[in-house]
Amino acid sequence: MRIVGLTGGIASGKSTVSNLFKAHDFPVVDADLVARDVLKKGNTGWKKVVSAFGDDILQPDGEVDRPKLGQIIFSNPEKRKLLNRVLAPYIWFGIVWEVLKLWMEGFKIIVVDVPLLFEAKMDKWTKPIVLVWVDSETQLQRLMLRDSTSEDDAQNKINAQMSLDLKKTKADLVIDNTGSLKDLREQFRSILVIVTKPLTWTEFGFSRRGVALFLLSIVVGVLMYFQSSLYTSSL
Ligand SMILES: CC(C)(COP(=O)(O)OP(=O)(O)OC[C@H]1O[C@@H](n2cnc3c(N)ncnc32)[C@H](O)[C@@H]1O)[C@@H](O)C(=O)NCCC(=O)NCCS
Ligand SMILES: Nc1ncnc2c1ncn2[C@@H]1O[C@H](COP(=O)(O)OP(=O)(O)OP(=O)(O)O)[C@@H](O)[C@H]1O
Repeated sequence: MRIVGLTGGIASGKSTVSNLFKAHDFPVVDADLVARDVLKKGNTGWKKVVSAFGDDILQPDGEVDRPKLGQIIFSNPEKRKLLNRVLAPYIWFGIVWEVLKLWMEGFKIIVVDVPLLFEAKMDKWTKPIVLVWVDSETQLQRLMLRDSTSEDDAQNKINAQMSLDLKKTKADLVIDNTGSLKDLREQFRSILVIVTKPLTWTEFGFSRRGVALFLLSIVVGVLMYFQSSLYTSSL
């Protein structure tokens, strides 16, 4: 099995690239969706966050007021670390669970879209790592436009993440999304060629078929062993 890591910075274009993967029938695990689920009213992540941040972060219906929690964590590094510490194990487990389900369905190539792939040290589980890079001015403008936020709020969110230039040095493949969507689609085509290369032996070994073959060969080996010992004892 090949787990392709898709990462980038806030509003760098990960969802846009993830939609291109989906359009080519790749299964995509979206860490933001997993994190949303973890934070739903009544779930363990929700309980932990409420006990760490208090009832003030809740809406009248009991759900987390996401923009309010966002305001708190993006302007205060200590609170952000606290939220990350509280939620990280549940998000990690949620991603692994989603990958496992897709593995059981027999998918050989799975894309995981994780904005904080490097920050959360999940990069060691994915290969290759595709980074959606964008220059800082374009990133700021796109974030302000998409979320209708002030420059200060947008910059706080950008500053809360590892810089895209540093991420660039750690990634295997880089998509420069500073240009048009047409440019992006062209780069995506070259990425697709690399991502869909035949599986290495190790990747095959971890695929559902690889594991099934391994188990089958053990069963056959054991049967042959017993058959040959029965044969020699009957002589
Ligand atoms: C703070 C929350 C409630 C704000 O919710 P909101 O709906 O406004 O934003 P959304 O979830 O769509 O996130 C948008 C983007 O913010 C960035 N982001 C989210 N959390 C963090 C964080 N802890 N540190 C840095 N950047 C973050 C990511 O790039 C993400 O794609 C939410 O982002 C959250 O629960 N964050 C903690 C969980 C987390 O770490 N998520 C990232 C998954 S790896
Ligand atoms: N090449 C492009 N040209 C113009 N606009 C773009 C381009 N790529 C993405 N966008 C726009 O920029 C915004 C951010 O893109 P997108 O939502 O894909 O980023 P993201 O990395 O998934 O963000 P987040 O981290 O918040 O989930 C969106 O409004 C999207 O439509």
